[in-house]
Amino acid sequence: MLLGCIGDDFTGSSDLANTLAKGGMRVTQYSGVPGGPGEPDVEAGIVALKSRTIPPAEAVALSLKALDWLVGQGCRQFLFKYCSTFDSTPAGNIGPVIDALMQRLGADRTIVCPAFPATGRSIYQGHLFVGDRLLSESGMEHHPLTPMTDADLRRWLAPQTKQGVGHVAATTVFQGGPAILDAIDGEAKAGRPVVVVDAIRDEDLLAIGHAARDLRLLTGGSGIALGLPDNFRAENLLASEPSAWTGSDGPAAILSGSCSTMTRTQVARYAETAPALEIVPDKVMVGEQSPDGAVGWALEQTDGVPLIYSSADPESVKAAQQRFGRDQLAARLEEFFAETARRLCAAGVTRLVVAGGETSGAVVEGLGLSALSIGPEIAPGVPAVKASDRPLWLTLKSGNFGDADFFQTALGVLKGEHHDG
Ligand SMILES: Nc1ncnc2c1ncn2[C@@H]1O[C@H](COP(=O)(O)OP(=O)(O)OP(=O)(O)O)[C@@H](O)[C@H]1O
Ligand SMILES: O=C(O)[C@@H](O)C(=O)CO
Repeated sequence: MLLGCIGDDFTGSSDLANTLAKGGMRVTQYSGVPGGPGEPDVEAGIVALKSRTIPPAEAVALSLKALDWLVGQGCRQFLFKYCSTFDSTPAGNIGPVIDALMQRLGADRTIVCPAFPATGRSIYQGHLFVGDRLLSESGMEHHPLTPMTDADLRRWLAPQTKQGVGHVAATTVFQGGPAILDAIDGEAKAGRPVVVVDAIRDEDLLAIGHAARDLRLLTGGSGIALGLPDNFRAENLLASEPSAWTGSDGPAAILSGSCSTMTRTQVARYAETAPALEIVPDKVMVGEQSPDGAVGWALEQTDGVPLIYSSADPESVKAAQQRFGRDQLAARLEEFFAETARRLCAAGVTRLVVAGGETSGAVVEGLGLSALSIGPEIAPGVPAVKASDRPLWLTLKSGNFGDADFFQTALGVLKGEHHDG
């Protein structure tokens, strides 16, 4: 294993896996820290954690455990993947995890770069934008767990880390690798070793990635990995053929616990022409709706792939959270989807489309999938994946990724149909 990655959620990890696989690396995504060694032909290993919103001390402990495992696999470079909208609070978990990883690796500098231009996330003068809006005016300021009320990444990160936060501006990034390296060096020497680097376009990320060839630790969104496969290829370290991937046209189902705007559009579009069952918090909480009932309904559908969704608008979500408690409700719904997935697979389903980071984590853990191999891209940031130990093809979609027809497209790609992005 050459590149060792730690992802703070499951969909984000598959986003990173997608970038590295597209770059020609053999990638495996692990669910949590594996108990034994990885397969010998893996070039980039990604340990997916559910550590984005857990208490900082727990996130640090889990991330260090993942790092130790990756070091044990022989990795020479490490990447900490967080969300391209920098989801965190003044307490963490991005800063504390960066500090701990740097300390354990003896790294005296690192890059902070959540840019992902293909999905509209860019960094200019240290500020993160979503499309043409500052992060703090993009809707992310209302996020239920990590409200992002300041787009200045330097200011947002400062209380999270014990180290100085530096900055490399776009004008320097545009000058290319040597200028970027010099600037990072200058920041580190000035006592600001955690360096936010501007990136607006993929070519900026490529230049940063190439410049980071000898950096022990990088941190960012999936975009920061764009240039890394070239570095390993230049040293003849990559297999000439990426591993083969084939789809399956077995029975399928779609599960959506994501309430993000894009997922709700996707649910509405899909439900226009295919069978869809809404899961309602009030009914779940009193046992009126159960995984058993939902799976029974799904297996009866003969006119299209069934969609089971709890996706709802922000007002309904808020009202349900007030009635049942945010965490209790989330836990019940996540367990609902995990159990539904277990029963669907037991009944013969081999293709699963899952929407939502937390929901995906619950489903993958609930199914006990220890490792995923990475297939073709369905939409920017969303690959098709396959369980390594059984005939199960999946996709794990982040809330705001994909276009309105994502579910239909995903079912096709999991089947092995070619799709042109
Ligand atoms: N109708 C609902 N009312 C309240 N909570 C819900 C409802 N439906 C789902 N949830 C919960 O909301 C959370 C949605 O988070 P999830 O990470 O799955 O989606 P997301 O936030 O859109 O995705 P991402 O993190 O990838 O952007 C889950 O914990 C889920 O159980
Ligand atoms: O970086 C992103 O935006 C995604 O991979 C993600 O982490 C969403 O949860």
